[in-house]
Amino acid sequence: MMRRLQKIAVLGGGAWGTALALVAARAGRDVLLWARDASTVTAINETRSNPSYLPGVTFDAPFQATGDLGGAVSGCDAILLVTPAQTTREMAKAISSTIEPGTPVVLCAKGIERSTGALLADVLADCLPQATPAVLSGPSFADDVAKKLPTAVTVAASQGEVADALSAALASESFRPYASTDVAGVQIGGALKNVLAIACGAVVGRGWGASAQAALTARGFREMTLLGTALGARPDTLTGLSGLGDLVLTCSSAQSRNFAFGLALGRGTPVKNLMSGGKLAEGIFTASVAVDLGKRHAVDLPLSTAVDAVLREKIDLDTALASLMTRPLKRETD
Ligand SMILES: NC(=O)C1=CN([C@@H]2O[C@H](COP(=O)(O)OP(=O)(O)OC[C@H]3O[C@@H](n4cnc5c(N)ncnc54)[C@H](OP(=O)(O)O)[C@@H]3O)[C@@H](O)[C@H]2O)C=CC1
Ligand SMILES: O=C(CO)COP(=O)(O)O
Repeated sequence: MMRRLQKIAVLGGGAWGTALALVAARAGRDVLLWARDASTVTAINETRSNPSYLPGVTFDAPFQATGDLGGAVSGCDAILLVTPAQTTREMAKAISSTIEPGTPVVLCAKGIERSTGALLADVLADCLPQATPAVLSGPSFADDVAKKLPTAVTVAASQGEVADALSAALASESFRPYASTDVAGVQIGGALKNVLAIACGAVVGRGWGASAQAALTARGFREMTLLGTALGARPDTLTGLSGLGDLVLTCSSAQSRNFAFGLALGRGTPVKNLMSGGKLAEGIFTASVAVDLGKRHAVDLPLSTAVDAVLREKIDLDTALASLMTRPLKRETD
């Protein structure tokens, strides 16, 4: 049995980092959040809020913030890494000299490293081998979690007792983690649903109807299952919270930044306008790497390929739809 994880460092002062710091504080943990932005640190410490990322939310449980990364990590029992997926390698390197061997590092971003095609746990294994990698993913909007609305997620680590200890450290009456040992599966579900959420948003924005949205969600789940199992995911993980659960959430709600990105695209905003600034939509970065992984593993991913081609401005949405609808007919499960 692992000892209780009491001292939690949360790295990342955005919407999800702040919401997860609140989750851990509500569960009775001692929480220190690191943010690179000094005004975020000040706001959290002085106003118990993060108006830039969680406007209108006042914290109902206590935690502190700091701009000192080494100080946040030093002596902690577990780290929640909650910066964007593409920053995982630089963050892992930045804490490599401070982290105690064996400390669980929980990957909370949803993505795949674009430059290598590596899952984020493999990035950690590469540049932070002394850490114990874990993943937290599932249907959970930061705003809902921060407002204490009921949420369930999956927490995975290859050693079951680590997943159990992390779940126990974060659980409260409004936040229910389910433990898993399928680290790959939990990561893949969370990463791929963002690409499919962009597609669903575009379908809704273009006015193609609820039937198309449902078809896309179901066929998107098929893509997630085919690529996921090729990458080592267990099928029952993909039908769980971090796969189907998160896919359903983000493919149906404009509260999702990925869905909202697609919605704006479907309504006619040019890709280049959407790409310049705006809110983080991880699916933008995952689309191309998903397509590459599909090719590498001989898995056909028509929807992700269409999203990638639209984002690269190689085709427009109408052409993407036409090519998807006129593909050679096939058996549903082929
Ligand atoms: N928001 C949500 O509902 C959920 C988000 N997630 C995932 O969590 C991850 C983070 O998302 P979220 O918190 O919402 O994003 P936000 O855009 O709200 O915040 C991003 C945070 O990361 C910081 N940041 C960006 N780049 C770096 C860097 N190079 N080094 C250090 N810090 C950096 C930003 O700092 P600064 O303010 O200085 O720019 C900011 O504090 C994503 O992968 C997302 O998919 C998962 C579940 C739910
Ligand atoms: O992952 C999320 C909910 O589970 C958040 O989705 P977005 O990043 O699309 O807002």
